[in-house]
Amino acid sequence: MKRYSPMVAIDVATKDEAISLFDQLTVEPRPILKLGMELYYHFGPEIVRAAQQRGFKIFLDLKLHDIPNTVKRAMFVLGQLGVDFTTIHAAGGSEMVAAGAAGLRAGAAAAGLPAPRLLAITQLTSIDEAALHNEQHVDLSLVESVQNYARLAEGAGADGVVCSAREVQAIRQVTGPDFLCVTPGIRPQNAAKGDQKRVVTPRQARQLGSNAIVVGRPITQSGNPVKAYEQIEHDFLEAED
Ligand SMILES: O=c1ccn([C@@H]2O[C@H](COP(=O)(O)O)[C@@H](O)[C@H]2O)c(=O)[nH]1
Repeated sequence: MKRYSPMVAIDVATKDEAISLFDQLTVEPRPILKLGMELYYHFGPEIVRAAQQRGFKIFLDLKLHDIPNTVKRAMFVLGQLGVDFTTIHAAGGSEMVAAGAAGLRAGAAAAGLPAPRLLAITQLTSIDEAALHNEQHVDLSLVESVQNYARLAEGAGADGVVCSAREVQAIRQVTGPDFLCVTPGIRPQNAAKGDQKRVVTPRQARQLGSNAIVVGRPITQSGNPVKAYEQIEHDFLEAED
């Protein structure tokens, strides 16, 4: 099974903070850097290039969710950035995910680049059963809802999903062997959960079969981001069970 280096979510407000983290995280194996809405809305492709120039693979996590035509056109633009992963909301429906996948691949082809992997958000890891039932009024259990979105996403041409590691085994029952499960909601033992609800440790994520973990605050807000990253990387990729 394909397993990637941890993906570090660089959720910071300023370019200086971002560049400082990029420069600190030039370790081996290299993390994949996850750049999200906060940095991209401020700095656009410039911040992507700054990370790429330092040799990082990029997960551009913008979670597109709109009508199919709008998503297709936006994904065409993202496909030209040379990023390695990007995201779309499965809740937008199969037609939207298929349009996004087509736009992304066409954009990459137009730029002569390999197509980024398209990951569909299932249920955000900040959602628990209570929110699913009481706010979204979904009658399925959380794991059934995630399975449903994974099936939809694969059928519409996504390369994988974003989910909690708690749902990976259920997703594997309904998707093909190469379908990726990328899992945020990662917290080392005793770390603060913050707004995350469906959390696991890096070691549990490996045991549950995640292809990649996404970790933000436990690394970026630690006193020593490199040490925090290396411990998490060891626990996810190397530690004995
Ligand atoms: O369901 C989801 C989808 C995306 N995320 C993103 O992952 C990181 C997690 O950061 P932490 O600081 O480790 O909580 C963040 O950028 C989210 O936007 C997610 O958490 N859950």
